[in-house]
Amino acid sequence: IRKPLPSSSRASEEVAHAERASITLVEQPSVPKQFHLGMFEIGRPLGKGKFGRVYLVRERMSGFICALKVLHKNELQQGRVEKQVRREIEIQSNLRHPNILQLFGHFHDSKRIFLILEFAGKGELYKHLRRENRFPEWKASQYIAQMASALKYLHRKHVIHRDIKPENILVGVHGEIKLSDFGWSVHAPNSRRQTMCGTLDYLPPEMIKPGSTDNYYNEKVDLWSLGVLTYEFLVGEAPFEDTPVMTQRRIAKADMSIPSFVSPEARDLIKRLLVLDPEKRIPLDQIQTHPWIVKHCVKGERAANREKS
Ligand SMILES: CCc1cccc(CC)c1NC(=O)n1cc2c(c1)/C(=N\C(=O)c1ccc(N3CCN(C)CC3)cc1)N=N2
Repeated sequence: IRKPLPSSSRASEEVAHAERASITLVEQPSVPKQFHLGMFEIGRPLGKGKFGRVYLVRERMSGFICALKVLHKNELQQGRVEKQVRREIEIQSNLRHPNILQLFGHFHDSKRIFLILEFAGKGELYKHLRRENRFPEWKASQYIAQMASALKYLHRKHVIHRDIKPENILVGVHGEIKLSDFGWSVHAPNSRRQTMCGTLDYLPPEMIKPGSTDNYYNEKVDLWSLGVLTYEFLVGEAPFEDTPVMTQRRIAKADMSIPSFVSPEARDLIKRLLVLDPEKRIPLDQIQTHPWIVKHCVKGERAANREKS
């Protein structure tokens, strides 16, 4: 690369510059909608997942900084997840929300599929959670408020995320939540066909019931996962964490205990989300006005100062 890509310290002014430039990348009609690899200067690897790697890149014309996710077609075929990737692209490219990682475009060559994604400057939320062990109530509450806002937007479009967990959440350069990885998202209502792999911790009871095909479920599954996420932010581990068999049993009975250090307001919200009957879970509108959310949601510099403290 001619000029080294910015280190994380200079990344912020690069991001600021690029945010101005971002109009040229995706908004102006003059910019070609079709992208190709030569348009990007490839920077450092940002992370890797089961099916792909992601790199910090700069679009040459506009200087726009973004993240390029590279998926290998043969790996997707082996993992039988091509359909999910197509759905991820179709769903995520139509979403615009400050707490949802934006997909600007995609392209492919003979061997690989490339996703041009928004760059989340502070990385993976689960690494922050592991490092801090658990989040203070004000931080957990602000993250859950942002998640509720993202879910409200998704559900209005009848999109269910279905895979909400710390590993699928990134943090933007200003500390805001960026929900990502729509590989499991679908349009509601739905009954799952593809087998699940990975942790059961976040699955709601209606998705782990033995596979009677008519066990349709709807977007309320994301409310259950939001409850698990709230618990994990405050306690540092998932509420039903156990052996796989025990986890399933405990989920099916909503069998969990909330430690005494969790405030009564937070306990109340968790209990209203981790309800077996999907229809009885607290709706998203009421989450945004829940005392635990309202109590901690401060706008402006007070929140920013608190971030620095
Ligand atoms: C291919 C990787 C993958 C597989 C599966 C699911 C997901 C979504 C989470 C992903 N990631 C993905 O799609 N990603 C899309 C992305 C993206 C990942 C990303 N940023 C980072 O990964 C990142 C990591 C560390 C970082 N630093 C860590 C050290 N700090 C001191 C400074 C900041 C800063 C940014 N921006 N858009």
